[in-house]
Amino acid sequence: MKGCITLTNGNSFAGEWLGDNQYSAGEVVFYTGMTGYEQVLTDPSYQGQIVVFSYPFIGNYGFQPESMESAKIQVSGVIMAECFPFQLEGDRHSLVAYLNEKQIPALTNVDTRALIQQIRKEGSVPAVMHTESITADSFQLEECWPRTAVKKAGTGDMHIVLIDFGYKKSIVNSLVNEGCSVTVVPFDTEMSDIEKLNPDGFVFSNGAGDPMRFSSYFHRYKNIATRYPVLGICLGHQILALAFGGETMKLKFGHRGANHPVMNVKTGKVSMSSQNHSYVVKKESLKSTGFNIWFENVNDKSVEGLVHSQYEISSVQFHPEAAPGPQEHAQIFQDFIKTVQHKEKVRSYA
Ligand SMILES: NC(=O)CC[C@H](N)C(=O)O
Repeated sequence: MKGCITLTNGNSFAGEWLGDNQYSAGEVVFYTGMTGYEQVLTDPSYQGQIVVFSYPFIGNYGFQPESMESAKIQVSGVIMAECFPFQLEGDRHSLVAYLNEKQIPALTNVDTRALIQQIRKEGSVPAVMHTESITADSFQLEECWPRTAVKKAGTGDMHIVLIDFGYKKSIVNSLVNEGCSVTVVPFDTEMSDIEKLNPDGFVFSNGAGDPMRFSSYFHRYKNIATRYPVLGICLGHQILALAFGGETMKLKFGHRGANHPVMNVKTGKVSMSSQNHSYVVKKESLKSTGFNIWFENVNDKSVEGLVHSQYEISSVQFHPEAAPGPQEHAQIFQDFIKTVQHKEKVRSYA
């Protein structure tokens, strides 16, 4: 069956439709990593987005549930240049079969290069995916709110509370691997309930959408961050900056890939990071927040990490848990745990 993706400017890109579900809407974004499609498709930060893979061949190692970053596929749709068409040996699911089972539409044989050039020119815009029989209607993008129940993992002595804005499983795994016990709590958990958990430190998770939509909770998050050691990751990093009076803005087409270079501004050391975000903290808004820049993006000089001058807060715009991508920032978790243990900043990077 033929199908296409139509952007809000009216431009369409045709392809071969995969799946029974014949319509989907979302913000169209592109991912530049060569591998990692299982993690990308299940990362809750991609909720409500249609992901275009720039790597031209997707699905060749199947779809393994143990690689999932959450319990389900989070994207609204998938666009590929070429999709591996066969069933794989053993218990490896085929990507196409898995997407179809979960009712996530996909398009293959799309000129992804032209589509990505269009996104780079016009920015990440809303789009619809539809088959020949269903035309692109006007539509409203749905706002999705993270909704998890309290969850526990690990048995370590150090108790970390993960504030959940749509967390990736690998963040919990990274903390557990560093010897922590982790309690995941919903983003709107009352302070009194959080305190009952007797936390040693907090991690503010990644998540979908504009960080400003959590503004009614900023006072609570600031209260936490002035009293406990905190590590913010991606959306969590943006929220910490906002809670202390900083500002964020949306990039034209965001950073999504596995080889984004970031520089530690103190040491000048450049490292490769895994990224998935549209928003960034505005440098000039940091003046009276008490935050100093820790990392900067090598390509566009945007803010990639912050440390607070007074409180035990550090945060990164990129993903130290990687998944997918380079694992050279595992040290960030180790330093955070040491900070929690010693109740003072430990940062072997700076
Ligand atoms: N991975 C994330 O946490 C993404 C943060 C935010 N939704 C953004 O797009 O910038």
